[in-house]
Amino acid sequence: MSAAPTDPPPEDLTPDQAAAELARLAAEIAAHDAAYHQHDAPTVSDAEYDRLKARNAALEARFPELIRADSPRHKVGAPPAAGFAEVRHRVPMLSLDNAFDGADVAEFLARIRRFLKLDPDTPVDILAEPKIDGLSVAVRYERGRMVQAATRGDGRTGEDVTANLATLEGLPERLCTDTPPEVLEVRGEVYMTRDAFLALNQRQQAEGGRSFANPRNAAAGSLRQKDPEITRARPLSAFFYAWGEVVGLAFESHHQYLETLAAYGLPTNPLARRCQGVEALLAFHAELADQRASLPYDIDGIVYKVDRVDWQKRLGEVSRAPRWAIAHKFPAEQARTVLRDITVQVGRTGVLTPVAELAPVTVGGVVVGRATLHNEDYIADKDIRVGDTVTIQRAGDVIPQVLAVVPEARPADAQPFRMPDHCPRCGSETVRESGQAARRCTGGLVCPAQAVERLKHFVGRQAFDIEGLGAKHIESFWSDGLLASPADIFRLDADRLAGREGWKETSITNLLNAIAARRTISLERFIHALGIPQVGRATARRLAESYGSLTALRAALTQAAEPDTDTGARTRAELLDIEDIGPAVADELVGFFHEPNNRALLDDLADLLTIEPWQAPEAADSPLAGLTVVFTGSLETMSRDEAKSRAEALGARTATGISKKTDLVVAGPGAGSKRKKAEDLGIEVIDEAAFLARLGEA
Ligand SMILES: NC(=O)c1ccc[n+]([C@@H]2O[C@H](COP(=O)([O-])OP(=O)(O)OC[C@H]3O[C@@H](n4cnc5c(N)ncnc54)[C@H](O)[C@@H]3O)[C@@H](O)[C@H]2O)c1
Ligand SMILES: [Zn+2]
Repeated sequence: MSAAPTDPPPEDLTPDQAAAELARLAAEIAAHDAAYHQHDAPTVSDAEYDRLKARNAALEARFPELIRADSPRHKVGAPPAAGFAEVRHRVPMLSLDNAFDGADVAEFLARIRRFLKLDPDTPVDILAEPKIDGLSVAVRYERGRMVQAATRGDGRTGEDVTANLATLEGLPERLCTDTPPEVLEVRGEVYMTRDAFLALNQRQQAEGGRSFANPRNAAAGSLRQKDPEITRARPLSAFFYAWGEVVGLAFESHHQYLETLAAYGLPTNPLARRCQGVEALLAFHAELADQRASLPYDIDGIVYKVDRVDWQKRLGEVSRAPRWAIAHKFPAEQARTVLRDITVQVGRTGVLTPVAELAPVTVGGVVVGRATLHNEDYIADKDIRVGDTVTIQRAGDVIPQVLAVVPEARPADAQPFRMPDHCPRCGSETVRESGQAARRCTGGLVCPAQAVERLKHFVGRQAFDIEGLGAKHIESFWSDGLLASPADIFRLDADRLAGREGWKETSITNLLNAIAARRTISLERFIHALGIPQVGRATARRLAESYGSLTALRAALTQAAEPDTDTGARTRAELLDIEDIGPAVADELVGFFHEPNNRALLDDLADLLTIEPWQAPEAADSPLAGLTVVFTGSLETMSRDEAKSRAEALGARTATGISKKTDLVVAGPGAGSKRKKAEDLGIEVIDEAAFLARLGEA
């Protein structure tokens, strides 16, 4: 694996620099592991992830004394996610070392011969199997009956997915044999075929659900469901190729084991082949690389395994991978084509992503017409221009990306690309915060790309808190044109809602009443409801407290938009004086209130609503004034949000964690470690009834 062009060679680093980079890599790789293995939602491509791992390995090779206890080299996967019962693997489930070229494969074979001290005439059978891009599972059969299934987890402890896997088609509940072994834990890979993946994504999109980046994530996300019924509805498949605990079954070679599994009725991969010598392995690798695009499922390489089981045992394992096997990955597939245009997509959070519109080209058997360009810095760094001939890469699974420009092929009139300063979806201004690569549309509340997310936030519990207007209703109202902006919520009437599926007269009346009840709203909630990035409940409260009314807030932020004037500079300084408001938050606020689309909406809302000016809590004579209060455990008579806001209304501050600054803890049933910590620190702990009594005193 090549290092990124910007990585200095390890030899050039001082030990301090190397230690700092190793620490950063450990944290970054652990975060990617969690995203990938626990949440089935990677945030970087596998190629990028592999590059980080390779960089880590290169640094560790140069500075072995700096290898960290939490080094990624020791780790397999990620621990089980919350919500699953845990299964302890009696035989650990390992990962595999990687080979990237013929030299790596030759070295793998040579190492085996050296380790086993084989003389040159002794043949070494290697079983080569496609490396299925899915997730590993262990399925335990006792006396021929399936009793348990688990994911790999961190290799020692996995997640119990017995009920989920029981629904997998083609997985026998009983092994097809009259003489089943006492215990047989078969291991293999659960995957989703490409067709099933495409169909699932289409269905998910139609239903407004989450779509998956690739079949691997779809398989993992589908298997690791808390509700087995959901798994049942997802078409999963499996191939088995390994074993864990085995009692009462003997086999001498890997291929013999696979034959036994097939005879038992377990799915095994028909493409596995026994080979000898590096040439045969590389030929098989090349053959499958050609077939790869036409296989019904994704593979990301070939796994080579020593066939003889006694040799496997002698070879054993090193930290996280066996010595007797290696994964020979396929290179990412690349092609050249012409960049016809750069379009800009707006995501649900308002982030603008430039997209390369390409002259369609086949990459590894798949026609690619678009590729991501990530963000404007990426385009500028590589100086990518419309009309250029570019190299693109498809790493099997992720969205193709533009890697580089072919400079000799640039047309004379090619112009550098500029990100639009207005949103292509709604025309609002776009801004880029200092220190961030992403540019965002500031028209949050009026931008169709963001509308649904923002509307959901707007009616949410911490904002307008409109009961009966849930996420599903928002989506369906929005797609039917009933709601385009938050102001439309207050224009809904019985006529427009009548006749909608699932809406009886009473539910319409209830919804309209709930909306009417919110026509008067506190300034603090109103600001929070606007969903301005980085402006949460606490910041909204501080703004309300500092400016008092919406009119005053708008006036200040309009002035702060002109920092070159005296008044502008002063108002900006005042804004920055408010606790928790730094330059980035100030930019967000100014950008939001500056955007004409947002201003029109605010005018609209001000007409429809009564926005109550800030009322200072009558702090002095309240028993909670000035105290920092933490709620823990469950409350019976009110929600935690309500308890917090009532405490705050009486001049208290609320916090989530216990510290020396905490004055009072309200603990309900189920309060665990926080209660203990509070008691240890000698902080007053009261129950809900006592809390209510204090509210009553106010
Ligand atoms: N994009 C990300 O953020 C991210 C994060 C973590 C991991 N990853 C990717 O996941 C992989 C690393 O994870 P890993 O530890 O599972 O290693 P791995 O996928 O490289 O190899 C080990 C796994 O291969 C699987 N496998 C498939 N077919 C097999 C066969 N025939 N025989 C044996 N094993 C077979 C098994 O599940 C085994 O656990 C890399 O490809 C990495 O790029 C990506
Ligand atoms: Zn927009």
